[in-house]
Amino acid sequence: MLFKVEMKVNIPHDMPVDVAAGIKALEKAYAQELQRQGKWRHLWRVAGSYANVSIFDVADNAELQELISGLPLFPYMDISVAPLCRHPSSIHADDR
Ligand SMILES: O=C(O)CC1=CCC(=O)O1
Repeated sequence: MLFKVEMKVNIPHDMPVDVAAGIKALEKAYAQELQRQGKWRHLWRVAGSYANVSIFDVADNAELQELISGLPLFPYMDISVAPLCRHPSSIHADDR
């Protein structure tokens, strides 16, 4: 199942820089591993903001919840999720 996930990062201003850097490094490793597994299909920065738009390819809602709640930045993000399905005009056979 494909999901569009929007994440807006809100790191508290009083978080020490080294603590924030550590969480961001963990987030990067976590995100890159999920990309290698094919579960995090797209990761795009929203220009001009500390936010991203992502496409996840997971088995079901429960797996999406598990992966998203495991994000090291999860406590510091506003997240919105939308389920996707194939558009009838899409020419891409891998769109599901
Ligand atoms: O910087 C972000 O948009 C938050 C984030 C998600 C995956 C990652 O590496 O950073």
